[in-house]
Amino acid sequence: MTTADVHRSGFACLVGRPNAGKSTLTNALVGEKVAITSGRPQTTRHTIRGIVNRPDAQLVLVDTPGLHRPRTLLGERLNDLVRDTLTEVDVIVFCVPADQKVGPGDRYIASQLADLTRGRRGTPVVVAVTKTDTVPRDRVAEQLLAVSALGDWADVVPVSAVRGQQVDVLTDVLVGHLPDGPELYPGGELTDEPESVMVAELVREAALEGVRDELPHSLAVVVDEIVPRTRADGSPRPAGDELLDVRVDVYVERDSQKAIVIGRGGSRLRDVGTRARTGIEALLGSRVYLDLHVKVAKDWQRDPKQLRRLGF
Ligand SMILES: Nc1nc2c(ncn2[C@@H]2O[C@H](COP(=O)(O)OP(=O)(O)OP(=O)(O)O)[C@@H](O)[C@H]2O)c(=O)[nH]1
Repeated sequence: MTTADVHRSGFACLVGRPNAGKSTLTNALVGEKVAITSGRPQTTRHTIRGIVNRPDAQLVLVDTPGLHRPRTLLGERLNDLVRDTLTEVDVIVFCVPADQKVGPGDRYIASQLADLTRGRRGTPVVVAVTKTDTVPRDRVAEQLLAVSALGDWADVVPVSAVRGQQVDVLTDVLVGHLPDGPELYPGGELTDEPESVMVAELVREAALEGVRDELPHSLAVVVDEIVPRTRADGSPRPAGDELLDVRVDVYVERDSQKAIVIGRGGSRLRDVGTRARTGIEALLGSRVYLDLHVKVAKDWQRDPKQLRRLGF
């Protein structure tokens, strides 16, 4: 990795009405398909859509559950969702397409953002005028004026995600709003790994923390299941109160290693669970009940049958 004098890091979320170009812009900012492997997530409730890695900055793009979904966008929950988002991200990107007149949907979101940022230390809102390749330049200019009149924005940036025009400028502007800080996701790798693999990796990382020397390669993690918790009668829990049951088996080779992982009176395992859960909640975008079981599979590293069972 290249070193830079100052390193910044933080979170951004993209908002805007349906079809505004949020997903396409997310992909253009990140530059490839998204998902994380592991790391030390610093946020809860938000699913990570992508990570922009530069020598001088790491920008984590998060999703607010519901906010990107057309059906709930104008719903009652918007206020709460936006409020939560504002308290947890460093910068908000409000996407307004260049090829459609500013409409009631945009005005509604603008007023919500204004209400919620007013009088606070103020999460900055950057407006991205999207899809600039679809209209003539004078139309872009008009749209820039129209959106500027909608609110008190930190910046307004025209961008074409499809052509890759101005994407770097937007990245620079967003990075400019991040606080100084180290990489939130060390390595910042992106992968298409299924969620269960990433959950296993988060548990493995947490379980190894501080005891790597004692348990270097003797630890395997298998996700048994990830299921939504239901009410006693089997019906889904109410919106906003969802909970995922995540059951995970941690395999070690010897009883002595099991004792290390569990710790005195189970204290260490509780810490491992707490640490891993924070990351899993960020990854899955939901509250999680994490059920960890430590099991001994003798000499699993040397036994092909065991290895297969453990997913190697
Ligand atoms: N020409 C052009 N089309 C774009 C651009 N960005 C997005 N689009 C198109 O606009 C449409 C909507 O883009 P999305 O990125 O799915 O929009 P979204 O805001 O994520 O949509 P929702 O998921 O419905 O909220 C798609 O057909 C995209 O291909 C752009 O920069 N130029």
